[in-house]
Amino acid sequence: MSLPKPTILVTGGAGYIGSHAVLALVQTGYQVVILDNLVYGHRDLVEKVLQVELIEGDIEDRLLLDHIFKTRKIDAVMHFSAYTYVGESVNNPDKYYRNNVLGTLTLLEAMLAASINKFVFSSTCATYGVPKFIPLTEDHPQNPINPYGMTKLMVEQILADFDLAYGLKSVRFRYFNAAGADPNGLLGEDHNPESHLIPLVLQTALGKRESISVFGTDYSTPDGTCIRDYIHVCDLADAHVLGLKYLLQGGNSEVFNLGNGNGFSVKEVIAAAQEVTGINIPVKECNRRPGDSPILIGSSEKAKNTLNWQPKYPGIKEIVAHAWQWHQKRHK
Ligand SMILES: NC(=O)c1ccc[n+]([C@@H]2O[C@H](COP(=O)([O-])OP(=O)(O)OC[C@H]3O[C@@H](n4cnc5c(N)ncnc54)[C@H](O)[C@@H]3O)[C@@H](O)[C@H]2O)c1
Ligand SMILES: O=c1ccn([C@@H]2O[C@H](COP(=O)(O)OP(=O)(O)O[C@H]3O[C@H](CO)[C@H](O)[C@H](O)[C@H]3O)[C@@H](O)[C@H]2O)c(=O)[nH]1
Repeated sequence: MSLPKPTILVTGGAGYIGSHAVLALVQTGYQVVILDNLVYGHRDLVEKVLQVELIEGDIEDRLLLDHIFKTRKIDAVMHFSAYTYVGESVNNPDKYYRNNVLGTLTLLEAMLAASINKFVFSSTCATYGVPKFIPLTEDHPQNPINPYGMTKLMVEQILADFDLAYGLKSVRFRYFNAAGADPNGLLGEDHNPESHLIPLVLQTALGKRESISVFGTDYSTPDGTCIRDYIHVCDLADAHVLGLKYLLQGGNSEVFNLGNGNGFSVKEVIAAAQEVTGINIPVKECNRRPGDSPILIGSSEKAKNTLNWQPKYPGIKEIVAHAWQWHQKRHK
């Protein structure tokens, strides 16, 4: 007789990275329940593609959380829900501390009350701030330069303290820049408003925008534009499945970077998109955007060694090509 499959509550599972993780979980044989307030998530993708239970609700709703944990046997929680706009977090930090920190605390308290002690958390390389050395390793000092990054650092600290005090085991993933889309074209990035470089470049290629703005050309980088480490969203999803397995097998709390270890400047990303699409993409050079670090590149050796994680799509052109396939379909 086979054992019942573990059931995972995925908060933010109707969003970009969460939906790809849900697909990977389902394909690996887990049962999934999504909790998403649909402020930014997409009901159609959950219903048509993922076909798992969607509870429309908020992580700040303690009564709802208690009800979910009472009426279902949840084995672990994967927590993607958060507000994620760096620029907005500078202008409206209250919104970010409330949702990302208070919301997460409410979720963790409800988990503890229900004796659920396995948690996979979406943290970010934005917790490092301006790098003192490259590539960033997990022991690099964390000095976020925007409230968004600070909310994620605060949750990381809460998780460390909750492990010591209550035995809550967590895997904290510090992602670099998530990009790309499901290679089969089922899912992809559809933020509204969109603020991320690759989808904006592709929307420009599709003629939905007049030009792509380059935020800052005077950084101390070879071409003056910011450098980022782009990681395919399906490689992130695979890492989440491995991190979950690690916790379910009794692993201790750990923190892992998830990136490719390669940096691409804004101008290089635009050039890659021109090559992939075959379209000349108009560029507008603009001032720096507040809260941006000049360069973020991560070492993910720890995740590779501990979780046996191996990115399948490390090339920037492949990442952009998968995103392009999705954008052509979604925005035609
Ligand atoms: N996109 C990136 O490059 C990146 C990089 C590092 C870390 N992250 C983190 O990964 C996670 C997912 O990011 P994403 O790009 O998929 O964002 P997203 O906005 O597409 O997904 C977040 C989802 O959470 C939901 N949500 C927000 N607040 C909620 C609440 N209070 N209750 C219930 N649901 C709520 C939204 O409706 C949305 O579906 C976030 O925690 C983000 O901080 C993203
Ligand atoms: O229209 C645009 C959009 C972005 N950029 C630049 O492109 C780079 C990448 O910007 P994104 O907005 O795509 O990504 P971020 O690096 O700002 O943010 C991403 O990574 C962060 C960690 O650095 C956070 O985790 C955040 O959630 C996630 O969206 C930055 O230098 C940005 O200034 C432009 O030049 N023009």
